[in-house]
Parts: sequence; C-alpha cells; structure tokens
Amino acid sequence: MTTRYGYLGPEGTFTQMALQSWVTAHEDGPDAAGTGEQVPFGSVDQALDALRRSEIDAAMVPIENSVEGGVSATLDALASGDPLVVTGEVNVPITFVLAARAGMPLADVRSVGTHSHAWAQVRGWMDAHLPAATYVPTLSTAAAAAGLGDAGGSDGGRAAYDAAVCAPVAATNHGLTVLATDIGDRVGAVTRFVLVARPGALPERTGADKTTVMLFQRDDRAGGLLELLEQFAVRGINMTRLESRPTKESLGSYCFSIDFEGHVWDERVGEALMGLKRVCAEVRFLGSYPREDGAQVEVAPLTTDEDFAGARAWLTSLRRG
Ligand SMILES: O=C(O)C(=O)C[C@]1(C(=O)O)C=C[C@@H](O)C=C1
Repeated sequence: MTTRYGYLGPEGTFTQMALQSWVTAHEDGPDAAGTGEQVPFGSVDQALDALRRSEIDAAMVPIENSVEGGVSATLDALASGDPLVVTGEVNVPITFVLAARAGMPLADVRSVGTHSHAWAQVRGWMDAHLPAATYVPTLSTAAAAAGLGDAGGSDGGRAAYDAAVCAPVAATNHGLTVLATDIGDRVGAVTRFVLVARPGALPERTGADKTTVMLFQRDDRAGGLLELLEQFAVRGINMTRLESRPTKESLGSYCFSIDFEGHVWDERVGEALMGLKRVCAEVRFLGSYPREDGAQVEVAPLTTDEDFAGARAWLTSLRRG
C-alpha cells in the first residue's frame, strides 16, 4: 500500500527536502513504502490535523533549528489535541538565496517575504545589504517564492513583497532570478525535522535512539523543575533539547518539551517515565525513534538494563521473604 506523507509545503520547502531524504533512505528498508505519495499542506497545523483525521499516514514537520531554536507551531501542535508520536528524524543543512522576478535589481528591493524562521537566520545579512527592507511573513520559504512566480499566489503573482528568501530549488521552480546566494548568517545551519504518525507500533530499539516528551507540572513551586530534571539525572539520561512553552492557560504557566537519549524499552527510560508520571500533572509521550546520526547512547555506569533488572530481582526476593 502506498504511504501518504504530508509535509509543510508547497513544493520546494526545506520540509519537502527532509521528506524526500527520508523516503530515499527508507525506500529499500524493511518498511519500504516506495516513494510514497507526497501531499503538501499550507501549515504545520493543517498537516497534523489531516494526520489526526487519518487523511494521511504520516507528516514531516520542522521541530528545531540550530540558529533560531524550537519551531513553536510544531511543539504546540504536538502538545495538545489527539496524541501523535514521532517515528523518525531528519537533519537538513540550510542554505538560503534571495530571489526576485527577472529585472528586479538588488538595490530596488524594498520588502522581503519569507518564513519567520528563515528571516531569523538572515537578519544580519539583511541589515548589512538591505537595511531599509521591510519583512513580510509567509507560511513557508517556498510559499514566498511561489508568491513571486508566474502562477503567483492568490493575487495572481503580485505578491506584497519584492524578493523572497528561500531554498535555491524554490527559486528555480518559480523561474526567479537569484540576487544573492548563501545569505544565512551562520555557516552550517541545520534544521531538524520529525516524521510524525498516529500512535501505533513503536519503532524498534536500536541503541541509538531518542525519546520526546511534553511535561506539564502539577503546581508552580520552588524546585518544581528540578524535580522533573532529577528523574533524568539520577538514571544517567542525557537530554538533547529542553524548551519551555506557555500552556496558554494563564500568564506564567509553562510546560516543558524535552528530547532525551534512549528508548522507552530501555529500563532506565522506563523508570524515568514512571518517576515523571508520579510527579507531573501530565506526561505526554511523543515517541521513541532512531537518531538520524546513528550515534550510540553512552550508557552511564550502573544504569544498564541489567543493573535495573538486578535491583528489581533483589526487591522481589525481599518481598517474598
Ligand atoms: O519554509 C520552509 O521551507 C520550511 O520548511 C520551514 C522552515 C522552519 O520552520 O524552520 C524550515 C527550515 C528553515 O530553517 C526555514 C523554515
């Protein structure tokens, strides 16, 4: 059966590159899905809602950028609504171009359209080369390019900006002229994307896995966050991302989005999740999945599966008397 993959579109987004790279890497694997069908959505919310309604089988969405940090739209969409889980990750190197319609010189560019995360990564270049240009937010970098292309956006090609910050491929797709290349402020910028699915069979444990959770505290008090973090520390679990997001219920009310090393089938991870379940108002499990870089988790001394199994066997023997 063909897998229907949703992604943040239109064609030519970095998210589509991530999906393409995922599909290519998994084409011949045990879960081979051929090239699948790729369905573009206008926003992360639309893609994840379609997934919740079972209109697609999985969705590729951006979650974290090495320059601008977490992608709030994704973190928030995963934090509420019917549960979804991450089943894989893809890291994509990010390079931006500034593109415009033929005949537009760089000096005449007064306004620039792009995705907010892209704008944050080219702000320095803009200050240096187009300090007077105003920023026009678009739903993705490719949507910004499409707005300038012949087919145009809903306004028939008269976008509300003169140039777009996008991937080179999006400029090519829409017949735009590239005014400047490599305009990102940081060489080596990377965005991490995740493949999200409805809960089902978990990806197998590989020894090089990550787990993602969203934690909601019981109350706001001294040491509350420390109590959550302790659950990882005492079991030798390394966190790879920690972000707070407003719960949106009241000012000052936050939840915590965390990625950490290990798989829910690792004993130390299971014990940490049980500890979190005791101390949190809600623990939203958002999946265990293989790391893209394949880096094996370094298991801290005395936190192996055998160590936990040995301790449990000891307790069982005490209880038996
Ligand atoms: O607009 C795109 O092309 C996207 O895929 C979204 C997105 C993001 O959300 O961070 C992805 C990578 C880039 O860092 C900029 C924008």
